[in-house]
Amino acid sequence: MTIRNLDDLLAEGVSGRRVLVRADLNVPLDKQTGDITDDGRIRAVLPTLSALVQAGAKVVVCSHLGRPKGAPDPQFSLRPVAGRLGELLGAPVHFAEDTVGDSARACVDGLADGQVALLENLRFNKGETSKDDAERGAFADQLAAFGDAYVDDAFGAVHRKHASVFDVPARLPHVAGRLVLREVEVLSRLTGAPERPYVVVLGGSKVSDKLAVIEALLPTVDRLLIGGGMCFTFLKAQGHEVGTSLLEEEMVETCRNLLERSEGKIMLPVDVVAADAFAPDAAHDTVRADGIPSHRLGLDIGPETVAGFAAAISQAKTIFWNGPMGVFEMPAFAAGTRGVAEAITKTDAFSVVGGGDSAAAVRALGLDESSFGHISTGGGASLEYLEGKTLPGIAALED
Ligand SMILES: Nc1ncnc2c1ncn2[C@@H]1O[C@H](COP(=O)(O)OP(=O)(O)O)[C@@H](O)[C@H]1O
Ligand SMILES: O=C(OP(=O)(O)O)[C@H](O)COP(=O)(O)O
Repeated sequence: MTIRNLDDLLAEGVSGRRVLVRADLNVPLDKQTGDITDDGRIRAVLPTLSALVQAGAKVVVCSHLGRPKGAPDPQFSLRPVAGRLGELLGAPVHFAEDTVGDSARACVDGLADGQVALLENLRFNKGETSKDDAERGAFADQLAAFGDAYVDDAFGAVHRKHASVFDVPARLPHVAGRLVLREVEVLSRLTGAPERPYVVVLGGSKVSDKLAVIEALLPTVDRLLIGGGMCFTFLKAQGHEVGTSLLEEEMVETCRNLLERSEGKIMLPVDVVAADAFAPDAAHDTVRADGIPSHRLGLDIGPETVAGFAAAISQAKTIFWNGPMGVFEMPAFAAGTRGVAEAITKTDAFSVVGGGDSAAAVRALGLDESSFGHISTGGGASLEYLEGKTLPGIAALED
């Protein structure tokens, strides 16, 4: 099995050809203003886009943003992203107000060599995420009509069996973009023979997404540190009350099972910052992890936990971190994420940070990105890669 990459496509010559690029421009937006709060994912795709522009391709970029339900929804429009992408590329980006309709066709047809268009959110169309092969295929036909070749540079979405990721490459000559190639190269260092101790730190809010990963990683890792929104389902499994914290009740049994089989590798918080409400100015205190008051919710790991996690991290030779330790977007609940991130930067271990929000946290907290070995643009994608799963978007690129 081989995967061709962007250099192979460039060597064939792309001048005047329409190149459809699947990017992951799913950037965080400010809930009030709609402004882009972190443009890391836009920057990450620039090497691929710039190379195509310089080679004179007509570049048609497509992406999802958030999780709209298969119909247009203005709060998930990619329009602001087109503006930012244009600034970063130093040339205007033509924005199509639909994904495959009249506006999109006119936009693509109007491109001169070396120009870039961005289509509206792929997920405004049911066919993008449909489980029905025919429905996805019909949408993929429409998308594929906009390209003479296809580049997948959406590492953050390669674990999704979606039309733009899985079905379009079956319809066009296809290659991996620079970002996808680099991500896979780096992550393969963790699946081979990682230098030990190998410490994995997990947090964030997508609890059920990450439980399968824990299961898969347990035999491989030396230590698994769990914080963020997901720790409460584990604390509950240990028999503790968690107040109104994020909880996936139906996963408690699975967590109990994992804890029983973990041979002591799993470290959970011993203290948490518990607040009255999910709000930046909510009253809050540090409480024992087994003593969260019933009316409060845990929004960060506590200082004793940070110290324990930092001690485990300091021993590591290889580190993978996915998911913030708390609601780092609110300064009152950012200390846990900062503490863990700083502990990682102080080691000489090979460290990989995975996940849109984790990468955003590193930047938002003003940490030096170069102190990490690699900052991945994909959270779920990097986790599924480490799990050893077949990733639909990668499989679709193989010849
Ligand atoms: N204790 C918590 N309660 C609720 N949400 C949390 C908690 N800790 C972290 N989060 C939230 O988790 C989100 C990131 O989760 P996730 O998407 O799983 O991470 P990533 O994108 O890095 O994979 C952040 O927006 C953060 O505010
Ligand atoms: O943000 C993303 O994933 P991540 O939060 O796991 O890094 C990707 O854009 C995929 O989005 P999705 O999880 O809605 O398919």
